[in-house]
Amino acid sequence: MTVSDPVVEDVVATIGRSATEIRQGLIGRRGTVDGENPSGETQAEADVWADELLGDRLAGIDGVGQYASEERADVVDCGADPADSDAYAVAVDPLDGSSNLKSNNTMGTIFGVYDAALPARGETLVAAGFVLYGPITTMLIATEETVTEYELSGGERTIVDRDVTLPDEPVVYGFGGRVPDWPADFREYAREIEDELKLRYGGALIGDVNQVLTYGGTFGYPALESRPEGKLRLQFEGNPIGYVVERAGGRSSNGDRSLLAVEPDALHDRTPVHVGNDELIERLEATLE
Ligand SMILES: O=P(O)(O)OC[C@H]1O[C@](O)(COP(=O)(O)O)[C@@H](O)[C@@H]1O
Ligand SMILES: [Mg+2]
Ligand SMILES: [Mg+2]
Repeated sequence: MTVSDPVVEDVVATIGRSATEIRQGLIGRRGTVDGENPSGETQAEADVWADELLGDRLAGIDGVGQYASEERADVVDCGADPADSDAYAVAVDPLDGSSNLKSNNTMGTIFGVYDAALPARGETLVAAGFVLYGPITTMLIATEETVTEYELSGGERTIVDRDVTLPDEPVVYGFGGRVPDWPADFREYAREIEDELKLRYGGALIGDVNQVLTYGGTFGYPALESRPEGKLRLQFEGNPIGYVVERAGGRSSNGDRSLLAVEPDALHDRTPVHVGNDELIERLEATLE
């Protein structure tokens, strides 16, 4: 990774150190709380706890002007103005795929460092990435220059891949939502993909996208008949994941254009999310036209 900016380096180092603690703190926090998050979803005890932990740590960094999370309604102002050249806004999905806590399956933490006040276009990201709580805790950090994969242990980051690149030959796919709820044009595209690739769907965006980054292929959570705006959140999920996949040599799309080009209306906006090899995303956009 070449994050030359000390604030961005501090943000990613803080998330890396916190991740070991978050993973450990999942024990005993697999239940749900009474409240709902701003997207109207049931919150796990661990969602609320991880958000508080990350909020406390990230908001305390000099140069972090805003902290925002999938789990809180409003942006937290932390002093600096993200419009200033040396200040940033950090948006996180503290636990992505937290419904997998119940079945003890993969989950993650997603982050995006925006050089703009939130909500912002993904084109203003200067770094983004995720921690994956798999059998091994790994962290992917994408910057303008490259995507680097680390293993995390005891708060230390060890590089395992200096240049994460999407393999040329697609192998796996995963699509969210129920098939009868998919619009007819997406169903047509999905039928083709099912014939060509192998299904891998684990119910956590991070785990599913990491399979695509590892083997090549595509992940999609499409617009649904019942929810044309899709399920995933642009600021906390779509933009950071789109940034990672694009920097790794692939493409992202909301069905029409790069996720990074989507203009947000509100902090918790949802969006259809598609990422993967160029050719597959091009075909998707052509089918949905
Ligand atoms: O349960 P479904 O409909 O397959 O949805 C799975 C999707 O929802 C999510 O769990 C939503 O993220 P959160 O757990 O952060 O709310 C994604 O990680 C995943 O891709
Ligand atoms: Mg999520
Ligand atoms: Mg979440």
